[in-house]
Amino acid sequence: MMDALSVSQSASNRPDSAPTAERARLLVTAAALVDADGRILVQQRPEGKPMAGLWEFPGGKVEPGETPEEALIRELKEELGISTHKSCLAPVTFASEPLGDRDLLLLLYICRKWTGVPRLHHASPMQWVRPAEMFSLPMPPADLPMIGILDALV
Ligand SMILES: Nc1nc2c([nH]c(=O)n2[C@@H]2O[C@H](COP(=O)(O)OP(=O)(O)OP(=O)(O)O)[C@@H](O)[C@H]2O)c(=O)[nH]1
Repeated sequence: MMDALSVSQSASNRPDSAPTAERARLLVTAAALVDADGRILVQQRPEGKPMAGLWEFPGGKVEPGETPEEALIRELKEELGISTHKSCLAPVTFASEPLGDRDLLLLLYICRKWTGVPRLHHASPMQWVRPAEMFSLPMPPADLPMIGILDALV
């Protein structure tokens, strides 16, 4: 019987199989910050950036040499001025989605404990919303399957 591995090996060994172009991977970490009321912070992507106007979770790219948690702690500090710790970041889910000419891998953590009051350093709007309210917010395609998971969890 053929398992998944032998199927992919036999496909790539086919003499007529065309070489596939390498696509760069974009590793991004984001946080669902949950307040005492069960609401989650979302921020609007600023004008001039791809997907401007869509609402997303705070976070950003993992830089070389960083763990996803280190990157997320850094981004939360830089973007919102709040501090948290690895032990306060629980992995929730991930999304794998083409993004332009790259493949986005988005890791979502839930965080209920931080110090400081989240304030966006750039002028874009942010809001605290219940997970069910996110279903009617315009969000990036990668985020959409995450809403139901948060709705069941928070
Ligand atoms: N932070 C965050 N990024 C997301 C989410 N969903 C999603 O598709 N992304 C994508 O993941 C990438 C995050 O990288 P980033 O925040 O460092 O990059 P950026 O495009 O905002 O700006 P930059 O390249 O100028 O830093 C963006 O392409 C963004 O569109 C999300 O919920 N949160």
